[in-house]
Amino acid sequence: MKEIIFNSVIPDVFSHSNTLNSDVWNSDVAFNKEQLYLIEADSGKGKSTFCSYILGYRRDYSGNIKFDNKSVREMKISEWIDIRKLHISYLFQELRLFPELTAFENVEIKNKLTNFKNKQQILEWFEILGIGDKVNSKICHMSFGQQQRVAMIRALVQPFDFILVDEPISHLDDNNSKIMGDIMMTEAKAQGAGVIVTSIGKHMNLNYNKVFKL
Ligand SMILES: Nc1ncnc2c1ncn2[C@@H]1O[C@H](COP(=O)(O)OP(=O)(O)OP(=O)(O)O)[C@@H](O)[C@H]1O
Repeated sequence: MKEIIFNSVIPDVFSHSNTLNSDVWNSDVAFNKEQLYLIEADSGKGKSTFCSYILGYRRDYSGNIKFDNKSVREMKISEWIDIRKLHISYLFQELRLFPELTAFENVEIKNKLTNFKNKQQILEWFEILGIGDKVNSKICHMSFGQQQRVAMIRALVQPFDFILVDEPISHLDDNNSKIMGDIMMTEAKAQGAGVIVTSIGKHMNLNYNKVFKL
């Protein structure tokens, strides 16, 4: 997949809004591989909604979303499985980690789908992100900022053409935000992938190709 295209997409929840003043909603926008995008918006403007549409979790919108030339509305469940496993990685704002599994198990369960990374690489990321001592801790015993770092590692253990990260550093200090951004960009570059970061204000300090206001 080379391109994600939004054509005149309007979430149903905003369909009666007279104040929709957005670079994305009701516009024609293309996201390309190897490019880095920031989507900025105030709370409730639809950052998570935007991600849910791309991942196929929701389709309560008018307009069209296409992956290259294919409309996502035509896609079958088996195609969505492939998209999520091999083409688009996603870091959920609310993380959606398994609380009763350890940090490492949460990553491993994803990695086992494609065996994309080896254990050494995964453990190295835990160390670099300053949570090397938490590898065998249950997620429910970790702080939210520590969990965000686990969720980023989990998002990186799969092949992808695009990675979407929904407010990934909301609970991180500047140093850990930078480390997380570096790891993500190194992996995205290695895969030739496009990166879409959403932000409510505090955002990863990266060299964005394009900034959209939602
Ligand atoms: N599953 C859903 N179905 C229909 N509407 C939804 C759904 N989830 C959220 N909405 C609505 O869509 C709008 C945007 O919500 P969304 O969660 O995408 O915002 P957000 O920009 O991510 O906000 P925040 O930064 O506060 O998390 C809100 O008006 C919300 O009520």
